[in-house]
Amino acid sequence: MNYTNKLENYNLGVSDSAIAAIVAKAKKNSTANHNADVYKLCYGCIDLTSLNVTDSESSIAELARKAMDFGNHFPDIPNVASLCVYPVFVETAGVVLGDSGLRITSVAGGFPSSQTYLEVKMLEIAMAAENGADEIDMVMNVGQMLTGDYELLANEIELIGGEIGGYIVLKVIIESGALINPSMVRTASLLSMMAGADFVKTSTGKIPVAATPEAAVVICEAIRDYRENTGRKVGFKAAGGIKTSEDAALYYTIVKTVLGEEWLNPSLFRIGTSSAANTLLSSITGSEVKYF
Ligand SMILES: O=C[C@H](O)COP(=O)(O)O
Repeated sequence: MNYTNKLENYNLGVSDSAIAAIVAKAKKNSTANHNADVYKLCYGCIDLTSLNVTDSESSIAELARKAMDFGNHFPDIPNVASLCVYPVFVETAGVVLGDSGLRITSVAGGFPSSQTYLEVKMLEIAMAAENGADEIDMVMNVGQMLTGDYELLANEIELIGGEIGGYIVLKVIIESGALINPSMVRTASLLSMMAGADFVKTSTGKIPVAATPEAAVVICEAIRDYRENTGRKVGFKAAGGIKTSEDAALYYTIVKTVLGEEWLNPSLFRIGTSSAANTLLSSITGSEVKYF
């Protein structure tokens, strides 16, 4: 497929001042969303993330047990959308979660750099899927994005999507903090969607610049325009450095502003975070919660 030609269906320019205006408006409007209803919705959209060098079978099993038992402690709050773990822990999480309905996300394909052989990426992703991952978070080849090798990077996403497609959700991480300008963030988002991404995800959380409101606006606008052109709805995942309930409410507000209410559910909106779950629970309940 010729991705460079397909990009010609889109204006790739991004106005910095227009983005800044939308971010400023969202920041202003998000204060009205600092309430328990919004925080509950955000909580239900969380990919509860543990991607640490210290993770072990016992620590991931314990995290999964707590997520499983969540409803007994917080019956009025929707559970998180998924647990997000390294591929080697997918089976461990699956043994605990069973058929509870809690989904398993696996970062895979040479996460977080994506700098390995295509064969290794394919094998790792296939193994994660075989071991029970419901969703795969893969990093696009950022080096190829920066050098303009769009066909190579999009073909890789297409190939991986083809391997797992149909029943596994594919999230493509564009690592927006490594892209040099908003136009590149838009182009990377469009290429990911054209190549088959079910979600565009901002960041790995493993480089200094993670999710930003500006990148979120650019990605959401690309998702909106792609939907207008193709009719296909692609989800948005903000991830990396999201720590507070106010951060979550701001991403909620950006999605609502740019994409509308219909995106505000776990099938189209996710918050990837290793630290905001307790904070959101504290904001919802009104007292300090240290559940995870
Ligand atoms: O994919 C999710 C991110 O790795 C989470 O980043 P975080 O640890 O900064 O919350």
